[in-house]
Amino acid sequence: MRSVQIYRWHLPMDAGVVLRERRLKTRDGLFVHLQQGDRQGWGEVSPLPGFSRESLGEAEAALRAWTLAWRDGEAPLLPGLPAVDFGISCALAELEGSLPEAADYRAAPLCTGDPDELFAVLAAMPGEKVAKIKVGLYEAVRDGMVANLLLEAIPDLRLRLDANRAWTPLKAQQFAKYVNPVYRDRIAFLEEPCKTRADSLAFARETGIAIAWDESLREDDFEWVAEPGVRAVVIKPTLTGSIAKVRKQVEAAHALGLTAVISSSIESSLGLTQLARIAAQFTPDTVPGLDTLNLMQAQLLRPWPGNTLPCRDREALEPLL
Ligand SMILES: O=C(O)CCC(=O)C1=CC=C[C@@H](O)[C@@H]1C(=O)O
Ligand SMILES: [Mg+2]
Repeated sequence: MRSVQIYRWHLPMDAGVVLRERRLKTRDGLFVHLQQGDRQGWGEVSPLPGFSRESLGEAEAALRAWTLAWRDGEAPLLPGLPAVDFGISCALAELEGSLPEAADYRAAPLCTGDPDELFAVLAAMPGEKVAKIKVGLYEAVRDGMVANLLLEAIPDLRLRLDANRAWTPLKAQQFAKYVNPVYRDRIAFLEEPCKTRADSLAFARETGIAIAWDESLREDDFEWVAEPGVRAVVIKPTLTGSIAKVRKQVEAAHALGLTAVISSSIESSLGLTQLARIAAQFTPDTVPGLDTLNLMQAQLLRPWPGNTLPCRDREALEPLL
């Protein structure tokens, strides 16, 4: 006997979360719940506006069709929309017991503004110190000075930087100019410095600062080849697809000697804790990029260990079936 439900939810965001120049006031998404006998599984389907190819409406229609077919005993194919495939594959993996409970709850602290705050967080951080800073939002020179200052002040710090393709080659050079060459190797990677891949590769070559692909990974013409200066890929499962597809990408990255970082697409705590489990399973040696929960004002269904935001339960969700 199979039973199913789809829930809709809306979470208020912290004031001031801006994505691709759009203010994100609420994070809206869906959960799917699958039950078979005494086994059950949950999955999150929350396309990220401005990043996902599919809208929430398209995701909901595809999720409904798949879920009802599954309830009726079929083995429907995944719909092929990344956020939907991701959520369904998580629910199925929980149901089948193939998503281990063990999770990697380390998260590289994400700093979008004041470096003083990051300073305090890093001072209190045990073990490997790795943090991620958004760059490209202000002057490139300022970004370079902040990176340099942090690397100088905290000798065991490794930085991940993310420019989201904000820089022209000139701006990228202005950034690099302010980072002391002896610290450059402690920039674990700089995600997508320039608008084109060719410019980003040239930047890595010219500055010795390693880069990582994030957006590029999801472009149709992306190829898995080793390129000088590329050190990592950032894999966002909600934008990628099923757990099986995520696993293939991790394997492709590792085969090229690249670091694979499982990263958030600003999922709720349910999706984020599942990403922490996926990271523990596929990338146990790499701190995942999952420090986005505090951009929200509440958690849903499953709390992230140690997080103090209130956790809303099933009653806060709107059943759609
Ligand atoms: O990768 C991380 O450490 C956190 C996730 C993160 O930085 C992002 C998630 C989703 C959208 C973006 O604003 C941003 C990114 O650009 O990678
Ligand atoms: Mg990025």
